[in-house]
This record gives sequence, structure tokens and C-alpha cells, in this order.
Amino acid sequence: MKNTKNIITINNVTKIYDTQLALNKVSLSVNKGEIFGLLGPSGAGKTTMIKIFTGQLMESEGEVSILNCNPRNNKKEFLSKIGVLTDNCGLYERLSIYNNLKLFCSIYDVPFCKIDEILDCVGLLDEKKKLVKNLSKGMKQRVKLARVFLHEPEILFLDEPTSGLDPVNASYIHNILKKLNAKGTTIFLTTHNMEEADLLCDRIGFLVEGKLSLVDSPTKIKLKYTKSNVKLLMKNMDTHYVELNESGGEKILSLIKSKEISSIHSCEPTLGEVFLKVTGRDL
Ligand SMILES: Nc1ncnc2c1ncn2[C@@H]1O[C@H](COP(=O)(O)OP(=O)(O)OP(=O)(O)O)[C@@H](O)[C@H]1O
Repeated sequence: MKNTKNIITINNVTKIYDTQLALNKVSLSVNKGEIFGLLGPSGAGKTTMIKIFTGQLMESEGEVSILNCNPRNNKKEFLSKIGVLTDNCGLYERLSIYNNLKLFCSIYDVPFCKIDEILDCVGLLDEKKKLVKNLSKGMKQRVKLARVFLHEPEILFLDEPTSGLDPVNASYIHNILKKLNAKGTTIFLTTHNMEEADLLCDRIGFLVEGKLSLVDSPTKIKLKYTKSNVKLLMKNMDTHYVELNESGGEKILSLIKSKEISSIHSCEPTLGEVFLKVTGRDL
């Protein structure tokens, strides 16, 4: 059972860049121990939200409380409790993996003996002497992740952590995130990838043109949009859709008895289909 203490709370947050409205009265609470996924198309305001949460940007209006404090106050203490992975989290290309992490240990006051433990967790212990410039994109992303949780932050903010990675590397990152979450780390991530959100997140929210909607668990969201019928694949390769009511039940039973059904499937939509339905937009 997850602890339900709110760790992120924002109320009516609006962000306007000059004349561009990026966030429009967004309210949200994220519980301690949750993996929350913010989904939305390009330009929806996802990065803006992460920047506000991590004190890199100031909201134009509204209230922001992360770990019970304003991210722009007491910056040093706040930064020691969070880990942030964004597009501009660079690594030193000419240094080895180990020496990159050594540098970040010095910044965060983490003993060097922690490096091997972290590298083991991201599956890079045997590669620690390799120069970052010689790593694949997936390996670099794992080093960046290692860097952001080196100091054991309470919350990780990850802006598109698997963007541009192949499914094998993406799944490697998912497993690392699940391991960290199992140890109690709260994770707030943004993604364009509905499958990733479905697999990984306890709750998600759709952000479109700065407006947040449909905040719930992926299962509940899909159930809300599930049609009350099932798909029957017949042995003769025909497909039938049958309503889940009394007469539909009788029909299914009689087809089962006559051994004509090959398989029965629920008609649950994908998150992508729900997104399209709710927002009228594709990701
Ligand atoms: N520094 C800035 N100055 C002016 N407008 C900005 C600035 N940063 C972002 N914007 C605008 O704010 C809106 C939201 O941008 P943001 O980067 O938060 O979207 P996003 O959902 O993260 O997009 P992507 O998925 O492409 O990274 C966009 O219209 C963008 O052009």
C-alpha cells in the first residue's frame, strides 16, 4: 500500500512567457511513493511544469509546494532532496563514467564508495572505465539517470527519460525506475509514449495547450472509455462483437458450446485512443 502523503501540490498554476500561455490554471497533487506520468503533445507545457517544480522557473500565478516548501526558497536544501533529468543534463564526454559520477559525488557530498553500488543498479559496473564519448545513447541515458539519483533524492523529475531510445534500452530504464520506486522514491515523469505511461505509472494526466485533464490511473481511464462489448474471434476467422448483457451472454455460451469460438477479447481502448477521443489530438 502506497503512502498517500502529498509530496507535490500545485494550485491554479499559470505560466505565461511574454504573451505565450504555457500553463493554464493547473492543479495537481502527487502522493509520496507514486510514479506520476504527465502526457501531452509537443508544446503542451510539460517541460515548463517540470521547470516550475524544480525551481528553474517561476509560475506567473498560483501556488506551488514541493516537499512542503516553495522550490524557489532554501534552494540548497531543496536541491539535495530532488533529482532532475532534463534535455540539458550534460555529461563530460571526455571523462569516464566513473569520473563523471565522482564529480557529481563531490557536488552533492556523496562518498565515492556509493558509485559502484549505483553503477551496479544501472547495469554499468563493468563499463565504468569507458569514456562517455564512446557510449551508446542508451548507456549515456543510464549514466545520466545514475547521476540524478546518486544522492538518493526523495523525488525524481524526469523529462522524457526514454525519448529516442529503442525498446530494449527503454525497458532497461523502466526497470531501473521501478526498482527506485520500490525503494520509496517518488517519480514525476513526462512522456509522449502512451505504452510507457501505461506500463510504469500509478497515475497519469493529459496536458494539452497548458490545460490538465483526466488525472487517474491508466486502468481507470481506459475502463471509463471501454465499450460494454467483447470481441469474439471465430475458428472460421470471422469476428463478432457481442454486447455484455443477458442476450449477449447467451449468445457467447451457445458459441462456446458449439466450439466455434477461437478466442474472446475485451474491447479496452489504448491510452492513445482515449487521448485522441478526449483531446481530439494525436500525440
Ligand atoms: N522560454 C520560453 N519563452 C517563450 N515561450 C516558451 C519558452 N519556453 C517554452 N515556451 C512555449 O511554452 C509552450 C510550452 O512549452 P514546453 O516546452 O513546456 O512544452 P513541452 O510540452 O515540454 O513540449 P515538448 O514535448 O516538445 O518538449 C510552448 O508553446 C513553447 O513554445
